[in-house]
Amino acid sequence: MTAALRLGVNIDHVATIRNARGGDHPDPVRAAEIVAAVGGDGITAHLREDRRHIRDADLQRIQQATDLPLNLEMAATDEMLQIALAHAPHAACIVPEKREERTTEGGLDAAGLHNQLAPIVGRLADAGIRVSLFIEASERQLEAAHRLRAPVVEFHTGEYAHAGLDGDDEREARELERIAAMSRMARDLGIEPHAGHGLTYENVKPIAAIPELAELNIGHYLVGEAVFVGLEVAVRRMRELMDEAR
Ligand SMILES: CC(=O)[C@@H](O)[C@H](O)COP(=O)(O)O
Ligand SMILES: NCC(=O)COP(=O)(O)O
Repeated sequence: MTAALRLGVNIDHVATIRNARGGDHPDPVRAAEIVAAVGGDGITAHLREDRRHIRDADLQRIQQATDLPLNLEMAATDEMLQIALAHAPHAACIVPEKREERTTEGGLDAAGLHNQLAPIVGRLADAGIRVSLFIEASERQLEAAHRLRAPVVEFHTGEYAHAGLDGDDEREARELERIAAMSRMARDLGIEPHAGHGLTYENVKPIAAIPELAELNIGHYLVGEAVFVGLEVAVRRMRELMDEAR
């Protein structure tokens, strides 16, 4: 089975640059509009508890500015649950969050946190929000996502990306196989698999070639490339590479 592969563009780091000077520029809403204009399939935004990039007010502005589905990345806290319920994004992706981390370092421990996650997943689902769990590609975590009745999982591709940056071909191949195997297992369980984190022009194709994957979420690299070539060109190039891999 080869599912169509959507590209969700994470615009967090447009807000990181904006926040560096405390003003309004560059506006992540303008980035969302450009993504919509060049045929991106969705917008991803991670409202961190410390609001280091995306802020509460950005969410409504993004939703008003484009018709693209918004995938809100959020920690499993009551504060974030209330925000998600108030904004009713298309999807909510529950991610692990550590205040001091530079970025999301690993997957959500869906297995260990079952009791904390179950009511949050239930409330989001009852509100018609598509729940996704940002997990490591492991059987244990996937089974836990299934028990939680999550319709979607997003596999954290950070280890795969790091292995490539380290030039460790064996580890990279192992990571890729793990993501491919868990994507097959997700489909068998009736869960839609997505993937993201640390994806670049260099490493996206083998991931995009996994036929079961339905969506990739890519942010930091695209915003970095946009500095040189513009966001429009960067998104189009990523889309081309993904299409070539299918
Ligand atoms: C959950 C994830 O992998 C990304 O959305 C990432 O969290 C972007 O935000 P940071 O770069 O602040 O981690
Ligand atoms: N969930 C992953 C994501 O949205 C983007 O991650 P990155 O490309 O910014 O590393």
